[in-house]
Amino acid sequence: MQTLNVALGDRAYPIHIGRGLLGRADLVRAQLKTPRVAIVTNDTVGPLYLGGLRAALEQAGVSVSVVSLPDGEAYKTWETLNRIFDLLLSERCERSTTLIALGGGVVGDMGGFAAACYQRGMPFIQIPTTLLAQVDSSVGGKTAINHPLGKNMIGAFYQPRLVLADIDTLATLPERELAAGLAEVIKYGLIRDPDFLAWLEANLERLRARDPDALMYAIERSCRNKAEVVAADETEQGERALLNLGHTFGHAIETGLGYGEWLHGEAVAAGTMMAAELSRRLGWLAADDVDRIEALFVRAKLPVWGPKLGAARYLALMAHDKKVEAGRLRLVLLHALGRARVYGEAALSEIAAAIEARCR
Ligand SMILES: NC(=O)c1ccc[n+]([C@@H]2O[C@H](COP(=O)([O-])OP(=O)(O)OC[C@H]3O[C@@H](n4cnc5c(N)ncnc54)[C@H](O)[C@@H]3O)[C@@H](O)[C@H]2O)c1
Ligand SMILES: O=C(O)C(=O)C[C@@H](O)[C@H](O)[C@H](O)COP(=O)(O)O
Ligand SMILES: [Zn+2]
Repeated sequence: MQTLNVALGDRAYPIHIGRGLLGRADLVRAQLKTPRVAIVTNDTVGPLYLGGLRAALEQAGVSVSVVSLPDGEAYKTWETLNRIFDLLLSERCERSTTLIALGGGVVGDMGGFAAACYQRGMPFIQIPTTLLAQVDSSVGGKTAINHPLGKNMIGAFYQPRLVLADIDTLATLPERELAAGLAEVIKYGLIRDPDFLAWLEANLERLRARDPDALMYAIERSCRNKAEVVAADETEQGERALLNLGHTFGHAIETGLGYGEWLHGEAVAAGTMMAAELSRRLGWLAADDVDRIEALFVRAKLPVWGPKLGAARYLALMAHDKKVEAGRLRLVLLHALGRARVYGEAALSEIAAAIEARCR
């Protein structure tokens, strides 16, 4: 097991990454205020992993309540969120009860938001079971639900007390979901870690084959990158926005197509190609750099072209982006491979041209 720390003062928390961690009730127990948890999972992950976690916790003297949500991005809504509150209230969960999110990023984002709201805040633990959730969504405290007009529009910053990433759970993850997780892994290389980018170029097939050593290394290095950024800028006043590479375009794809048709990681990959194309048009990236990013995404089995929604529709959707200031789009672009910046001066016509150039 490897342990990292998210250095947030008196709200600092550990990220444990390793094998067999779902059975390590001691790690969870150590973080509980009272021996009582409410587990939020979904109808796919529950049948796979809830039994083992629940048995280990109960054996450690922890009483467990459970709610299983319908599976999918389309259910990241108010209605589904209410099902968590229904459980918490009907089971008389207290402010000291700990909410555990067991699942991918959808369960984690909704579970975290419920924890932030219930009785104005209850302790929260992330047990991520997708690659994407293990490298990104379980760390850093962004929690949210979607709105038909925009992705993650209603939410809160609310940090977990513990992240427990058991890489054994990745054995059952569908190929397409593994690829979606790789999009966020590659993101860290592109925005701030060129050595990791080179490692990914050399080891991508090992990750696709789920080599445990390669997965451990990539998850640990991704979490290290994310923990550093979050510790420096918890609420995205500056540097944290770089974690949004590809997301302004990508969220437009997800919202424009109706949540769930494209996976989040797929939309981020196509969106990153749009950001790279715009960076090339601004003279920051060479055509070879753009080709290098594209080649890595192709090897990861990720889309490198966006859907043809029309640039006007993309721009209308992108106007809801959370980084917009005084009505102006601020995009995360690449100055070089491994170096990102936020840029608010691109002309709309130039952004539109980059979008059109990357749609098929
Ligand atoms: N909070 C953040 O910082 C942050 C970061 C990145 C993404 N996100 C959000 O995370 C969500 C995407 O997360 P995701 O990619 O994990 O999607 P997801 O939560 O929908 O999970 C993907 C699919 O895999 C299934 N699944 C989960 N674990 C499994 C396992 N071990 N074996 C088999 N199937 C399993 C799920 O039931 C689901 O069908 C999006 O809503 C995105 O906006 C949030
Ligand atoms: O943690 C962050 O900060 C991120 O931006 C990580 C992203 O991968 C993630 O998809 C996040 O939810 C997007 O944030 P949003 O603020 O644009 O909704
Ligand atoms: Zn993301």
